[in-house]
Amino acid sequence: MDPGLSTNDSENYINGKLSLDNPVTAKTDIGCEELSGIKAVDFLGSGYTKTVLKAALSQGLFVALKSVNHQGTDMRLCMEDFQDSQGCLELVSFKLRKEIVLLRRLQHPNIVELRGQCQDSTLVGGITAVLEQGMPLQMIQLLQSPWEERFRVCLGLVRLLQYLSRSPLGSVALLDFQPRQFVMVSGELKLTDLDDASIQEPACQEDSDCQLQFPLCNFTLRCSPSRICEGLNEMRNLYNAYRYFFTYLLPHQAPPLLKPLIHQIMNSTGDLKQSINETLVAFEEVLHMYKSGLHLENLPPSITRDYAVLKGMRSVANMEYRCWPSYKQQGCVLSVHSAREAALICSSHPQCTSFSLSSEKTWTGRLLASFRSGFSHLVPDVNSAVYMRRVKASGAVL
Ligand SMILES: Nc1ncnc2c1ncn2[C@@H]1O[C@H](COP(=O)(O)OP(=O)(O)OP(=O)(O)O)[C@@H](O)[C@H]1O
Repeated sequence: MDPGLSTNDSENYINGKLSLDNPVTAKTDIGCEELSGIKAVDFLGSGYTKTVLKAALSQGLFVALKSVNHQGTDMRLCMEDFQDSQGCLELVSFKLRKEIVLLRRLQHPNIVELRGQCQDSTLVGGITAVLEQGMPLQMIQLLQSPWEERFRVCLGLVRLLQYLSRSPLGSVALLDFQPRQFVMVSGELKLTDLDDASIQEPACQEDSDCQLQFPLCNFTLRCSPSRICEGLNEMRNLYNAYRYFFTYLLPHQAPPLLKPLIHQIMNSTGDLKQSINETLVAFEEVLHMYKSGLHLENLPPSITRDYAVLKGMRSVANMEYRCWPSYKQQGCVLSVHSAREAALICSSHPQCTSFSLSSEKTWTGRLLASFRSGFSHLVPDVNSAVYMRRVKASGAVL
């Protein structure tokens, strides 16, 4: 767990809600009337074109309000050229309008939800998009999170790119593909910046017209008989996903028996050898193996024999120790498929003398296990079981 997260964040994380779940059911079709009742406003982020504020509507519903960034680069450059503030606002707000149109047409669990809009009639171009609220993506925080959470982000991205490759608008390319175009909502990656999306695939005469250029490598795609660089948008997105997300998030600390599959995914996306459909199949296979514990088949069943089990009990006044990457900042909480996997982990930590399993689960359905170096007593808890490492006659733990 990221040491920078607060206890509340940690708890939300474990419940599969790393960011801010709205306290009431999401409301769509929010308009100017609802926005006039805004209670508190925080800054969430800004870029060249837009600025995003957090607002609490009545009933404690939080939303993100996106509007033109008056101090942004787009406005500044326009003002330098035309010195016309109303005209520039109108021009720049065109990008936000495009984004709203795209958000209406492109709906997917990994695209931020448009909850409404408000066109302020007193101001030309003064349009506000009302969006589901997330947390700006922080790569450093993600890099410190458990592999399971990092895999979730990559899987969400692949599912999104598969949808974009066959969207109702055709194959959509994200021309400005960067981590900052995404936010996190309840542990799930969501695309928020769509103003640079393109649904055109370039026309071509020959294959050499279908070049994809990246700083470290180039790819040449086929010019189709209909004289279109077919699949160029899909491949552009996939390679960007590889270079901005997979390389950082996927291989590091992957479960050992899933490493060959992950390695294959890295190779095929890094060389653009597979389509997004094939990539998604590979990701879903990893997910299936991970969820079902198939990658743990070789664990010796006897490993739990070194532990005495107390079902229906929970330990209190615990002596916690820290491990990495833990789901809780104070202590060692890791996801496991079974008591057997937890026993294997405990036996590999010199400080560990016991662990407990409760009904808390991660997004994949794996159990959360708390590892400890001791505790003072036990209390009844039907949802919990405590496993204590047996002590050898010599006094050493097994
Ligand atoms: N729904 C949201 N919830 C929380 N934060 C958000 C949301 N949407 C956007 N943000 C934050 O606001 C920032 C600016 O939004 P956006 O990327 O749409 O603006 P932009 O001007 O197009 O940015 P850029 O210059 O990077 O293209 C994002 O980087 C993100 O951190």
